[in-house]
Amino acid sequence: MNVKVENLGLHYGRDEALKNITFELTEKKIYGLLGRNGAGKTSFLSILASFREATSGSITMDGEVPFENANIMQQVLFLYNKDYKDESDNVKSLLEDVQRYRPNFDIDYAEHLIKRFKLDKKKPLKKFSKGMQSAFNVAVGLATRAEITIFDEVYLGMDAPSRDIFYKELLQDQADHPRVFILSTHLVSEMDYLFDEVILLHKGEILLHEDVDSFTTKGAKVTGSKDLVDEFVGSKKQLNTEQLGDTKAIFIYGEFSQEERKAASHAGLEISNLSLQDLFIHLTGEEEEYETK
Ligand SMILES: Nc1ncnc2c1ncn2[C@@H]1O[C@H](COP(=O)(O)OP(=O)(O)OP(=O)(O)O)[C@@H](O)[C@H]1O
Repeated sequence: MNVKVENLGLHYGRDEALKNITFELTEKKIYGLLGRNGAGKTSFLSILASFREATSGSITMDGEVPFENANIMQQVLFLYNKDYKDESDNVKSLLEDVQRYRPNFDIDYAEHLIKRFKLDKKKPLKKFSKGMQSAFNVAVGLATRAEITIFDEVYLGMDAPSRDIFYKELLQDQADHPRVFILSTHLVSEMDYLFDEVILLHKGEILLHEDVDSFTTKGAKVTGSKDLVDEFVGSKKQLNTEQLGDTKAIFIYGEFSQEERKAASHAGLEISNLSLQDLFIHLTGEEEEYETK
């Protein structure tokens, strides 16, 4: 399903939470949505899922407006950190409900996931721990096989082994039944290998939307003697610097040619790649603002 978002904006009263959001998702891929606290991720995802209407701009899915459009919305699933404290139904009956409304729901796969997460099918959801409720959300999210599956920090409370099951199942099920996944997360270094593309939201705007591999090859850390590092880096965009004695490291956002890499090596400089987490921290960091205060 093709998703097109144009000039989308959202106001909460007089506060502008989202502005000029424009992008297109054309392929069945896993998209990572990153952004600092308050960047606008949940606001944006809830508009995408038609839980909320935008103040301006448009969204279309396969050319149709999704808001209050039952055909389209049946193919979009939004799972978030929901409060199940009043949910007296047990897992079994909740899965049967989902099966009734979602055409691609695979009950056998849901049961496989429920077993892997060691959830008691007969227990009311409100009696599960936070992490177990999140694991239930993950099971529903994967087994529904919606064309667009949105997970908004869905892992909250899940322990490391459960998150590992989630990631493995996600990759396997995406290989078997490709669709669009949009995952918002703060666990950047833990989840970066899952993403095909990354969308970075910053202060309500899209800072970048790129293929993860090409994005991470743009980040580099140049380390060596201070003067040589400064000269080599020249006018490239600097994200951060670290210095210990005469040794300096500069974090760069930009590409180096083969010749530049050779020259660096001749000069005894080391160029290493930055992780998605490094790039995220330094592209959205506030160091410069602090320095000028
Ligand atoms: N219901 C609301 N009413 C008023 N302002 C809101 C509401 N929901 C969110 N906001 C504001 O909109 C901005 C974006 O919030 P949002 O929850 O979308 O960010 P987020 O990126 O999901 O943050 P986090 O990573 O902390 O979950 C914030 O400034 C927030 O205070």
